Amino acid sequence: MSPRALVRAPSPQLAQGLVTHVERSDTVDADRARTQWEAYRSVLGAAGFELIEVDPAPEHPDSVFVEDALLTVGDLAVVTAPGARERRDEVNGTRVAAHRLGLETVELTDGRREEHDEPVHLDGGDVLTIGDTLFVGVGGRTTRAGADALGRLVADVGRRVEVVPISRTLHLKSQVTALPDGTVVGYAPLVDDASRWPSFLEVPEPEGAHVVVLDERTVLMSDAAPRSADLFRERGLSVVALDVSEFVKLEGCVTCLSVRLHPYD
Ligand SMILES: CN(C)C(=N)NCCC[C@H](N)C(=O)O
Repeated sequence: MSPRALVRAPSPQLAQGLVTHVERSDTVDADRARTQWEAYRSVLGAAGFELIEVDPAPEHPDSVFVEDALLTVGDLAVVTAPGARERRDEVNGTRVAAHRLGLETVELTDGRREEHDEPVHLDGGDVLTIGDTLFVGVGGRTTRAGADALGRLVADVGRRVEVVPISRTLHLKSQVTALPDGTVVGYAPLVDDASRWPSFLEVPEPEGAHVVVLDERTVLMSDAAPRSADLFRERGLSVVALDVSEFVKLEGCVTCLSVRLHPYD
């Protein structure tokens, strides 16, 4: 079966999306964002992904960052519990999409609070999967209680959660992602603790930290990191580079724009 990817069209209100660690830009162009998103879709399609569209949510400026609202672990779909109040209703659409796909769908939270009376929050952007381990960034949008709740859900399907404290970026995957062989890549000034990764490759540009694995030999990344792309090519990888500048202005990156259902994520 070919890999599948969920995507969600950008809202015309994208410019009103949240920003936390970057200055708000007054140059976000929703039409340009739409063109960039269509190019992103085309790359996934050309790479063999079957594209599944989550119903658009124009009333939610950040809904294009669909990765935060649904997580898949094998055939299990986890409806997330976004840490930002403004983004919580985005899961209504991703839940419907997961059901339509016929995935076993579980909810991360039913509103219960966990130990220490901490709310259960988890954004998909905080979950980096390498092999059987889900590394979960805690300290930004995701709470420790959210990571623990995810750990309980995925234990049933043979996966484990490892908590990664973060403070320098919005999400864990804003600071690190992984190449097909599991090497973690990151831009050192934005990585909280590079030494915690057994295999870490420092990249020379912030956007070089974000890759989407298209297959065992190919990664998708921003075209704003040409020197990082060269590093990946030196390791034998093919690179597809795209302009995602409008999403970067809202603290997004290539990973946030899809939920991939394949063995690499
Ligand atoms: C890995 N990353 C960065 C993500 N998965 N999501 C980005 C969300 C950006 C949005 N403006 C927000 O602040 O929520």
